[in-house]
Parts: sequence; structure tokens; C-alpha cells
Amino acid sequence: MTIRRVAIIGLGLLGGSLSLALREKLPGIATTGYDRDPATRTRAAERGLVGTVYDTAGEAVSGCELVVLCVPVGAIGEAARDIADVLPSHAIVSDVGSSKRSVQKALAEALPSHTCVPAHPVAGTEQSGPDAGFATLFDGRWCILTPPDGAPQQAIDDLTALWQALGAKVEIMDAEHHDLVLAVTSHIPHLIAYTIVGTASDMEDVTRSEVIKYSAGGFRDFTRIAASDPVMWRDVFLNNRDAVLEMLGRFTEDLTALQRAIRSGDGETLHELFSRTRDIRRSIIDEGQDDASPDFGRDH
Ligand SMILES: NC(=O)c1ccc[n+]([C@@H]2O[C@H](COP(=O)([O-])OP(=O)(O)OC[C@H]3O[C@@H](n4cnc5c(N)ncnc54)[C@H](O)[C@@H]3O)[C@@H](O)[C@H]2O)c1
Ligand SMILES: O=C(O)C(=O)C[C@]1(C(=O)O)C=C[C@@H](O)C=C1
Repeated sequence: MTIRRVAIIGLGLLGGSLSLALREKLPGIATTGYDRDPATRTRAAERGLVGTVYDTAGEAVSGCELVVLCVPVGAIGEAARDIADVLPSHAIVSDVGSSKRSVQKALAEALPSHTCVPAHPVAGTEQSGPDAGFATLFDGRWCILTPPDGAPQQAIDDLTALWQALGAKVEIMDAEHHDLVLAVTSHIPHLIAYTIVGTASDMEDVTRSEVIKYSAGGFRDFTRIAASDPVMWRDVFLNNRDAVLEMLGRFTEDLTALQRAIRSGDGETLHELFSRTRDIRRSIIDEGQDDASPDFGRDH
């Protein structure tokens, strides 16, 4: 199917970036948008994020071939129900949510007769809202598609071609596997950042000005991640509960082993782990340079 018109529901960081990337890289495609927050709709129109911002989701999806839901994963069901009665029957529905199992279920329940192909562009920042988006966010980044069994190949191909045209590399994955992988690579790192910054703040009596004063070091990296949107991340943890809890169990065991090594003065264990993790960091950097990743080296 030729995609001529794309509706974007949710005009924050991801919706805004997707709209700007579409407008810049695929200018032949018309874009429409809706956000449930009136102030966001006004700002999105001022920034020209999409061709037309509508006051209802129904108007935004009218006549489109593709709808992309760019809302927190806990709001996907509601956003899909909002358009269910007016969505053109041939339209493909996708999303950008950070967890995929619950999204797949919510879409199947809300839109049983439509073609739904969930997606997750693994690219973002700690910013949110209609001013946060930028057109190059997806350049050289992975976008993981998690089509349910029986999804039409044509729809998968159309979505793959679209994300590739926006600069992303596409991978197809089972939703369950996606959630397990992302629990380790994205969700638990965020949980650790939220925890360490929370712990430091709870210790304010002891640390007070030192937290600010010395935050140019490793702690500063954690504060960037811990500044990420609270609604988005609340929803990620509630919607990827099983995978996060499973991986958190393994993480806790490894942390306990390190605790034991420190207590018993086992420097060999510490040195071996730290050498291994340094190699991992170096290989990620090498890969990033090969990809010319756009935000590599930004101020973390
Ligand atoms: N932030 C990241 O780094 C990142 C990266 C990849 C994927 N994601 C995923 O992208 C999605 C959007 O995240 P974001 O960072 O753009 O958040 P954001 O807060 O910047 O934008 C979300 C927008 O959705 C709107 N919204 C909420 N419920 C709605 C509804 N029912 N109907 C219409 N609009 C609604 C909000 O008003 C808000 O403007 C989330 O599912 C998130 O998991 C985020
Ligand atoms: O760079 C960041 O700020 C991010 O947290 C981006 C990040 C990630 O964890 O890598 C966050 C959530 C996503 O779903 C995808 C990307």
C-alpha cells in the first residue's frame, strides 16, 4: 500500500521527532496530529510538527493509511479506542512504545479488525513534550517491529520501508523477547538511575551541597537518566513487570556477589568484572562510531 497520509497521536518527544523526520525526509507524505493536552496541540501547531493539528483524534486519523500512537504505553488502549469507530478499514496502526507485550494485547483488543504492527524505535532522550522532538533522532538507530502472528507481510514491509527512510535500521522480533532484552538494556538501567539519585537525595542531611558540588562525575550521568519522564517510565515498569522482575532477580544476585567480593577483599573478582565491562563499553563506542550515531558524545 502506498502511504500518503500519516496520523500521529501524541505530540511529545517521540511523536514530534517522528513528525519532523517525516516532514524532512519524506515530504510527499501528508502528516496530521492530535494530542489530548490542548497546550501541547497549540505548541505543536506553532512548531509546525505536523501539517495539521486537529482537536480530536477522529479528525486526525480521517483518510490516513498509517496511524502511529506516540503515547505512554499505559495510554495505548485508550488512544486506540478513541479512533476505533472512525479509523479507515485499510489503515495500519503502529506505535513507538518502550514495551511491546502489553501494547500488542491492548491494540488487538481495541482494534480487532485492523492491521496492527507494534514498533519500538530504540532512540530517545530524557526530554519530553512538544519542544523536545528533533528530525534526526532515529538516524542510525534500531527500530524493532513486533508484528503479531498473522500480521500481513505487506504491512510489515511498508512499515519497515518507512522507518528505513527515516534513517533507522529495522529488526523484527517477538514481543516477549523484545521485552526481556529491553528490560536489561533500557528498563533496569533507568531503575538503577532512579534509585541512586533517590538514595542520594534521601541522604541529603549528610551530603547536602556535595551532591550538587561533585555531580560533574559519574553521578551526573545518572541524574540525566533519572530526569526522564515520570509518566512514561511508570507505565514502562507497570507494563513490563514480568521481564523487569525476572532480570532484576538476576541483577540482585550479581550485586550480592559483588558485595561479598568487596567484604572479603576479593580484588580479583572485582578486577575481572571491571575489565570485562570496560571492553563492553569500548565495543559499544566502536559500533556507535561506525553508525555515525547522531547524539553519540552528547552531554550526558
Ligand atoms: N522518551 C524516550 O526516550 C522514548 C524512546 C523510545 C520510545 N518511547 C516511547 O514513546 C512513547 C511516547 O513517549 P515520549 O517520550 O514521546 O513522551 P512525551 O511525554 O514527550 O509525549 C507523550 C504525549 O502523549 C500525550 N498523550 C497521553 N495520552 C494520550 C492519549 N490517550 N491520547 C492522545 N495523546 C495522549 C501526552 O499529552 C504527551 O504529549 C512512550 O510509549 C514511550 O515509552 C520513548
Ligand atoms: O538516551 C536516553 O535518554 C534513553 O533513555 C533512550 C532509551 C534507552 O533506554 O536507550 C529510553 C527508552 C526507550 O524506549 C528507548 C531509548
